[in-house]
Amino acid sequence: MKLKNPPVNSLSLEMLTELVINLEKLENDKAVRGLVLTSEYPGIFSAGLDLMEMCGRNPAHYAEYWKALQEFWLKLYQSSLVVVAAINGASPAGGCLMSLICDYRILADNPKYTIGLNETLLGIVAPFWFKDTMVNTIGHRASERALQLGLLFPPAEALQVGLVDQVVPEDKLQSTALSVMAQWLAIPDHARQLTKTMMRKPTVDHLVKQRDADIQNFVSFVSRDSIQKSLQMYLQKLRQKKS
Ligand SMILES: CCCCCCCCCC/C=C/CC(=O)SCCNC(=O)CCNC(=O)[C@H](O)C(C)(C)COP(=O)(O)OP(=O)(O)OC[C@H]1O[C@@H](n2cnc3c(N)ncnc32)[C@H](O)[C@@H]1OP(=O)(O)O
Repeated sequence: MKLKNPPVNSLSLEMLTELVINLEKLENDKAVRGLVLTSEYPGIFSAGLDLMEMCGRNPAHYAEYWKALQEFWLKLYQSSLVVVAAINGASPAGGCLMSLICDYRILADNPKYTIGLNETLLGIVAPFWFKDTMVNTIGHRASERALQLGLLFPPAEALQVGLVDQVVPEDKLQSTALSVMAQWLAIPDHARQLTKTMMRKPTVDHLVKQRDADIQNFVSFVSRDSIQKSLQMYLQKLRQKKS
């Protein structure tokens, strides 16, 4: 599956909705057992959540957006398919989250392709289920440091901390993803799927129990004037970068 939402594959409401629909289609297709997730645009895997969905909108929109993000996370994290992320570009914040909920992560070796949950750099806080997903991958201490500092890891460091499973030359990314997929598909589906469910259930239950409260938290947090100002300033900085 190639992510295709120009210019930076931000996770807009429309993109999240389409991702969920496409995942459902693939899961309902008995001929499909695995999925390689990559970007149509080498250089950018995903810029994460769409900042435009979080700026200058009304509370109902924020709630709808956050619910769609939760839905996407729940769908992909619990997917019965083997999901391999072939990360062919920068992967900050929600882009990193999307990779973390796959089963295996391969990052192309390019110093510009950084990955991490950098929310604190924007003056926002990674929600508990982002944090849980990261802790499940790299452990508590490394997550605490990465989250507080909003670290974006270049490939060698991402590998060292365990944020990705493999770093390969850019031209070997797709072939590596396919051979990893073959290895995972050699395992009987039912045993692998039940193991995945068992490993991920506590984290899923944590979000499911708190879903409505989490939406309310997001809406009241993002509606604050101070947060709106920070997000606007951040967007402006991104735009000015060019000039
Ligand atoms: C206790 C309280 C708990 C409350 C819980 C609630 C807390 C809320 C948590 C919310 C969680 C958020 C997670 C996120 O994902 S936030 C998004 C974070 N993303 C980023 O910081 C990435 C920003 N982008 C970049 O760094 C770069 O764009 C890039 C991805 C490295 C690509 O760089 P490149 O130079 O190629 O491209 P440009 O920077 O020039 O960008 C091109 C245009 O795209 C626009 N853009 C970029 N990123 C986004 C985005 N995330 N959303 C929307 N638009 C984006 C950029 O402005 C340019 O637009 P322009 O062409 O109009 O100038």
